[in-house]
Amino acid sequence: VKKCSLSGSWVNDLGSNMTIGAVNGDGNFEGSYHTAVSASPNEIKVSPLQGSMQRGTNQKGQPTFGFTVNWSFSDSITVFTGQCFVDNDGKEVLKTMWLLRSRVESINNDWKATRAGRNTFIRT
Ligand SMILES: CN1C(=O)N(C)[C@H]2CS[C@@H](CCCCC(=O)O)[C@H]21
Repeated sequence: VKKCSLSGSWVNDLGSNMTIGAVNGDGNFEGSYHTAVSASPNEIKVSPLQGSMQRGTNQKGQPTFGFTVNWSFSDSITVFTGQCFVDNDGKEVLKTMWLLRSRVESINNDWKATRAGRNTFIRT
C-alpha cells in the first residue's frame, strides 16, 4: 500500500537539502534546511525547521504537512505547506507551496516583502 514518510533527507530543484527527524506522537517534527541559493547577501548557514503533519487513518499514507524555516543568516522566514505523495513510479515526493517573508525597513515597503512559490522535493 502507498506510504510516504516525511522523516529523512530531501533535495529540491534549487539544490536545497532538508533533513527531517522523527515525527512525534502529536505529528510534530524538527529538522534542518540547507539552501544553495538565497536573496540575502549574507553567508548561507544551515537553518532550523519545525513543523507538523496530519496523522490519522484518513491520510491514506500520503499526509499533508506544514513547516517553518527560521533562516539563521537573514531577516526572513519561510513557511511551507504541502503533501507527501508516492508518485506513479513508486518514488516519494513532497509537493509544496511556500511564502518567504523578508523584513523590510518601513510599512511602505510591506507590499514587496512576501515572495511565493511552488517547490518539489525528492529523497536524496
Ligand atoms: C532556496 N529556496 C528554496 O529551497 N525554496 C523552496 C525557496 C523558498 S525559501 C528560499 C530561500 C530563502 C533563503 C533566505 C533568504 O533568502 O531570505 C528558496
